[in-house]
Amino acid sequence: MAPNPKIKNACEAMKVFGVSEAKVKLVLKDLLKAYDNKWDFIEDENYKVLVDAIFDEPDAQATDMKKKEVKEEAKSSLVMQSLPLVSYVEDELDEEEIPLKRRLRSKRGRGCNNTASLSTCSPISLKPNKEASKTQAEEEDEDDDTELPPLKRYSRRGGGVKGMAMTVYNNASPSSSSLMPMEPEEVPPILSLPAVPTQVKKDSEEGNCLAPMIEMEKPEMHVEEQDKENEDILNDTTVMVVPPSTSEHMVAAATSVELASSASGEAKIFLSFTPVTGETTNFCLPSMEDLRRAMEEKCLKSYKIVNPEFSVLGFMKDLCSCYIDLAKNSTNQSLETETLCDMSKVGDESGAAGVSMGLVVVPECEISADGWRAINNVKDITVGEENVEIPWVNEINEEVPSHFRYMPRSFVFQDAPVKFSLSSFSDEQSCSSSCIEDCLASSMPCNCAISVANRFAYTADGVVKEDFLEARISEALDQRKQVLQFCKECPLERAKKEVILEPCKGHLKRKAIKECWIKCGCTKRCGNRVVQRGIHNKLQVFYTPNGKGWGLRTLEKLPKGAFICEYIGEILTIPESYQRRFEDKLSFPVILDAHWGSEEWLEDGKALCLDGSCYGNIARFLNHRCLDANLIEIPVCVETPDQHYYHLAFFTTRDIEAMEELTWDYGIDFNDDDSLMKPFDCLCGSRFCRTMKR
Ligand SMILES: C[S@@+](CC[C@H](N)C(=O)[O-])C[C@H]1O[C@@H](n2cnc3c(N)ncnc32)[C@H](O)[C@@H]1O
Repeated sequence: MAPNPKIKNACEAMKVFGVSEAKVKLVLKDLLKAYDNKWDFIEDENYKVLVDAIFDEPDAQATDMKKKEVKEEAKSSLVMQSLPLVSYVEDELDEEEIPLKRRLRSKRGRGCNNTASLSTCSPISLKPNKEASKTQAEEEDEDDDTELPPLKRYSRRGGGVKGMAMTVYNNASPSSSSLMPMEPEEVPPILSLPAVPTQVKKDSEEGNCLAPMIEMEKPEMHVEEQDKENEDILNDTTVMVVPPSTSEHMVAAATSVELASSASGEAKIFLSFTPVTGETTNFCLPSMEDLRRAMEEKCLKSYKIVNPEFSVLGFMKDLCSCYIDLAKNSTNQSLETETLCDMSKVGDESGAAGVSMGLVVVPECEISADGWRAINNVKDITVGEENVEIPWVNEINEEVPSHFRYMPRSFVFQDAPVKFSLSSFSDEQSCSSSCIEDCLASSMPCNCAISVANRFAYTADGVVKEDFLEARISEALDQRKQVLQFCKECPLERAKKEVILEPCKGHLKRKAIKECWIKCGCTKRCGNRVVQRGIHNKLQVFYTPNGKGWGLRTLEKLPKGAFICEYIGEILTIPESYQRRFEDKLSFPVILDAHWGSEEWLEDGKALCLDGSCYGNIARFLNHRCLDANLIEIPVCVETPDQHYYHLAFFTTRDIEAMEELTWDYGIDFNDDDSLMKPFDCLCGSRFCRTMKR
């Protein structure tokens, strides 16, 4: 019998896929049966149905086998029914749902890469089978590991502790006497991970240790909700406090932390406290709001990037030490039997405090020595050189600040002839004879009161006087108010080493503030010493979300005229600075030209600038904003009356809100590609942006 041409054509068509005739015929047989011998359906779209049937077959078989395996496994597990693990649920799902669920599971694993990733990110049943939940946790961990190389696990806000409820108990006893290694059976759990409903436990029996207990509840978190939840750490956290029966307790210190897991599948952290012999104190329970703030202060704000040694145990230990500190220090807190406090309501009153909790994930293998140094300085980029700690944070990506050495004062790089000598100040230039403590409080203006028509530039509150500040701001904004001075031969033009020198472009004459100094009779607390007393506001280096790289912001409200910081860097001559430019080295030069053009001839050696790129302070993170910046730079003379070198101090041009980025107008000429400061594509966002005009 001649072969059926339709079968022959089908076999021919499948040949290109390497499918044997026998196989095609086998599948065709089933298809013809299924489609009632209607060849049209089979031939449609180049045998699409046939192709699907041939290639889906092994998958379908495998799925069936997998289903069978899973069912077998399920039967052998006593508690399987109560485990909402994806693999167990699959056999109840439509086939289309399975891949989706798998995706969800791996996504869930990815989202939980922080400290408590193993337990807190797993969907946990009421009474999980230990082995089964371990398997799932391991599985999720594996997912995790395939997504990320060995990590410094810097969690984004909320990370793995999202959606937990926390119950804090205190069973402190006045009879504490020694450090007790606690047996899991003897003390109530401190951290309990299974998702049991949170309940308040009453004071436990008398013990000889102080053991605040924290129980965490982990409701099942759906991946769809995770992003939203990542926005609000602890928002849905409820904290309950059961106070001890008496307020008299031994002073204690958290001394050991142990982790144990019980047969019921609960993980427990036990904290032990040692009493300080002979010392008693009024031990009052802190409110949960105070505790949360103290914890935030201690870790969430300061550990923006979690230290490689970070551990949940350490975290819990911190929590307990905060708890005890607060308890010891509070004398007037009421000891109500139960304080219920919704964490979502206590987060953000401090403005800055609540907003910035972002942590970043940095793959370990990509961190250089400089990166490590930066990470170590996450709590304080000033490495202890300033009065205040200035942390850095990156909520945008995995970058860490590039390496530089922090200096609280400028130093000569090499050639700049700057001398800080006592002899450089004459007696007439200091207030040695007349002043005693605070020159601002004196009825007669002293020798140093030369900043503004024989008056001091600062108010008693330490801000720049309104009239002086306004004059500086309007000079910067309004060209008609600017006095430009022109050099006969400008050091900037000379340094370009071009055959024909361009004429001087002019230098803005700037009025300086004169501060009292060591040679003066007043004290360091004198109101005419602001810049030299250094940074005192809460600031933060942060990664800007709009492409400008790192920036500096304030964590608190600032009044108009407040001193922020000065621009610190290497003191370079202009030729030295241009040399760096020619060599294409990173440099952030700021020219000290407030008095250029006032003398006949300015030597190259005396034309100076500050470069904060390699050695500098936090001012090196200040970004540029055209015209309406919230900071203005004002020259300040402190230890040298030599006009060629002065301090450049930044003051606020208006009241500034917490979390606002601090900016100043670099005065950069975006059209001059040869200028000392390399022009960049300005992203300042100001409606007066000079590059937009260009
Ligand atoms: C003194 S640094 C400021 C800190 C810098 N953003 C960083 O990440 O280290 C100056 C450099 O920051 C960048 N920058 C500052 N202001 C900018 C702006 N308005 N738009 C774009 N980039 C800016 C430019 O690359 C400039 O050379």
